[in-house]
Amino acid sequence: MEPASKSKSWSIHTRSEITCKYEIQQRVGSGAYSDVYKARRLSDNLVVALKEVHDYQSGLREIEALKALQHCPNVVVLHEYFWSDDEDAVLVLEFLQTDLASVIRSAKKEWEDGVIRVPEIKRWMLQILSGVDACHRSSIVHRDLKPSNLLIAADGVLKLADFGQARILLEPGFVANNDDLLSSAYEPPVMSAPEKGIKDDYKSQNKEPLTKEKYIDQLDEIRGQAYMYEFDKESNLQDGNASCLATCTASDEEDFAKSSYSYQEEGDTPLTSCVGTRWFRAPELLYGSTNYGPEIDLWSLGCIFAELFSLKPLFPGTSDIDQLSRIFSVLGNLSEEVWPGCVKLPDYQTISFCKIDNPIGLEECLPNRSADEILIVKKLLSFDPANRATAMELLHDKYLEDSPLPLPISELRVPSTNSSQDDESHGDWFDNRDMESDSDFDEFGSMDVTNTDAGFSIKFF
Ligand SMILES: Nc1ncnc2c1ncn2[C@@H]1O[C@H](COP(=O)(O)OP(=O)(O)OP(=O)(O)O)[C@@H](O)[C@H]1O
Repeated sequence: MEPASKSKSWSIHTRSEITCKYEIQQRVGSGAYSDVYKARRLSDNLVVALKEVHDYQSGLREIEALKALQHCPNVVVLHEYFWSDDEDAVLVLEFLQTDLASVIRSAKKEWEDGVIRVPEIKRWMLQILSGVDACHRSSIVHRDLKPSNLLIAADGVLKLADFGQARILLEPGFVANNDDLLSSAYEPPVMSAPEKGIKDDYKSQNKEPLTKEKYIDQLDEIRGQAYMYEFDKESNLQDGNASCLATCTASDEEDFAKSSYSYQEEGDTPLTSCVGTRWFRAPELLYGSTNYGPEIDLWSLGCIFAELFSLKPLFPGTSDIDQLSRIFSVLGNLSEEVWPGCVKLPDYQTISFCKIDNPIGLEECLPNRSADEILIVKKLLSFDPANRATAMELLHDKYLEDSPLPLPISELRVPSTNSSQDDESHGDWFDNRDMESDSDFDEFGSMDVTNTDAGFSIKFF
């Protein structure tokens, strides 16, 4: 926990341990907890991003999660970090010029064809799935997946970023001690992840057409990496440290993301339901669950994939209640029929919604998309978290094996700016950043409040 009495320097510019190694250039972004600067490493002119994290827990989580994930080519590279008890954490990250939100925006507003083509969508999906699979196999739940947190390098390699809300799940009985968390010396990755993780025949120089055989080989390689991660997993957990107070019972290593989790609320860092940006937040979180697992990331993926298909956010809720209403109007009501046990969600009895007799359906929200495309979104947007497809299951999905094949990374269209530099999209994402408001009651229609044995019940019309 952050000692309240500790003083902090007012700016990264006054930190001599940083300025003696990096020339800090302009600020390129800021989030709920951070400011991000472009900088040049003086020793070799490498361009990097310096992320100054103003929140102690968030800095701790991000460093721990990134340290555990440096083997994955689809996770942002952490070159080094500066950490002390009385200063903000500063992470030295590879610099990534754009993000998936900008790809969506460019497709909508700038590209002549006005779409992200299917082979492009498939390549973005493969990269996202590979990153999410690595997280889940390393026992890490990202908890804030959204297009603007999927950063993209100039060469088209997509990287999961912003692990400030991530949790590392611990094995049962392991109790994390915050003092140990950052004690071990950090060995930065030897080479940058794109070179390490992507086979030569897959890289930009190669202009040979991608044959089905070659592509299936690549796919097998991505799937195979997941099994390699298993070797790292044990050390991650032990090293593991981790700020997480969750326990995980993995009954089946092969199906890690479907294992059952139980989260303990211990000390002063309980799990919170207020994670993730609202539009991508899973229903169990919106209903106040504090006992959730990696499946919350899979819901977010469903929303992201739907947005790749339609170029529009699927559930752009203006409040948490509105968020649930939108989900129900498309998928139908949440009931024991679709998720046995849902009545036990903390806020289930408190909030009730009108019965939706004819839900709109995903088909209507994703017009002109193929049955396989709609199915892939459906597999993720299951109310029952146990029924959501895992990242690894989707890497085996027929959709990714069928023609048209994914575009080679080098042929992806990559915008030159990111969503936070773009004024128009900034508005959308800005509305999304109020992490404090977990149960806002504004901006929705009429309601009826009745007293019940448990307190009160609110019905929305
Ligand atoms: N490695 C990077 N390279 C280039 N720009 C980056 C990098 N990391 C972050 N940024 C920029 O800084 C912005 C804020 O970073 P980030 O999302 O990690 O911070 P945050 O405080 O955790 O944000 P949020 O409020 O979305 O949770 C990003 O939207 C992006 O524009």
